Amino acid sequence: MTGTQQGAAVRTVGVVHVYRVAGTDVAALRGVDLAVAPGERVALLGPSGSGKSTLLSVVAGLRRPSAGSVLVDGRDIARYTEAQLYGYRSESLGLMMQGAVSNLLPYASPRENVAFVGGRGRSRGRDPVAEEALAAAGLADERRPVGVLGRADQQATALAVAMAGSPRLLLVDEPTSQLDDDARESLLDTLVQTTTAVGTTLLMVTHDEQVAHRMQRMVRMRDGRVGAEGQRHEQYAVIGADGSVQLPEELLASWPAGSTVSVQASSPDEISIRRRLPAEEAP
Ligand SMILES: Nc1ncnc2c1ncn2[C@@H]1O[C@H](COP(=O)(O)OP(=O)(O)OP(=O)(O)O)[C@@H](O)[C@H]1O
Repeated sequence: MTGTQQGAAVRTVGVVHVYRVAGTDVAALRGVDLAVAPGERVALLGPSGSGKSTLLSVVAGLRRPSAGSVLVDGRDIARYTEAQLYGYRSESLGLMMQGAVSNLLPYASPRENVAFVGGRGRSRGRDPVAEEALAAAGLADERRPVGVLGRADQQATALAVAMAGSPRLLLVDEPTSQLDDDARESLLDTLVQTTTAVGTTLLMVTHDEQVAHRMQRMVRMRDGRVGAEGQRHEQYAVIGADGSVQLPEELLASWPAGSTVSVQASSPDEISIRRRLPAEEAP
């Protein structure tokens, strides 16, 4: 495999998504601003319900955002027609969403799955990237149908299918859930190796900090927004388009919503935030 192509550049600007369920609105995304460079590997972390999967499906063109732009290589896929979205998904995108295994053909071998399901419509014959992913997982000569294989082999097959045709952007949702430690590391090795070789941009949703550490950057979502980002132990809060900054998670209980604070700028690069205690409030 060689890194012959460039990954996609992804940029979301003020992305809002509202689900309407039985007359009730649920705002899953409340203004997501995120930029991912070509070939970058980014983990999306955050508590359950923070909007990670919704963001991934919006970038995949599977859901249209209620507002905002989703720029892939500078083109706003939120404004695409259905035909353009189909072209985007089949030409540029690799998807390994939750339940990806259920999209495999259970009666076909891993390689047959790559041939039938993968390929982005343009690969003919054996796909070198998918072959490499199968080989890395020890599945190159596996003749048994996917349906009888273990979870780790099924996930590895789903990854090979997603990488077939060398996608410029790979979107992955919780790829290592239900895997033991060895299987998890092996899948991540394959994921990093194949995306690096191809130059694919990778956006991965995970709950698992250990898994996130295998990416180059970690982006933390909270309450439908990007709250913080960084690498490993270095985390930076991200200022929203409206100037808001999310508190560190551990302060949330002692600084509840509605608390009032004094914000003092001690220099252009430094501010201090002090909570106003109940005793200081006017009677
Ligand atoms: N299909 C849907 N219909 C209605 N509401 C939804 C739907 N999918 C998600 N939601 C709601 O949108 C919000 C964000 O959900 P989402 O699944 O994107 O979060 P998440 O961070 O991926 O959570 P998890 O880690 O549990 O998968 C939640 O309040 C969720 O209940």
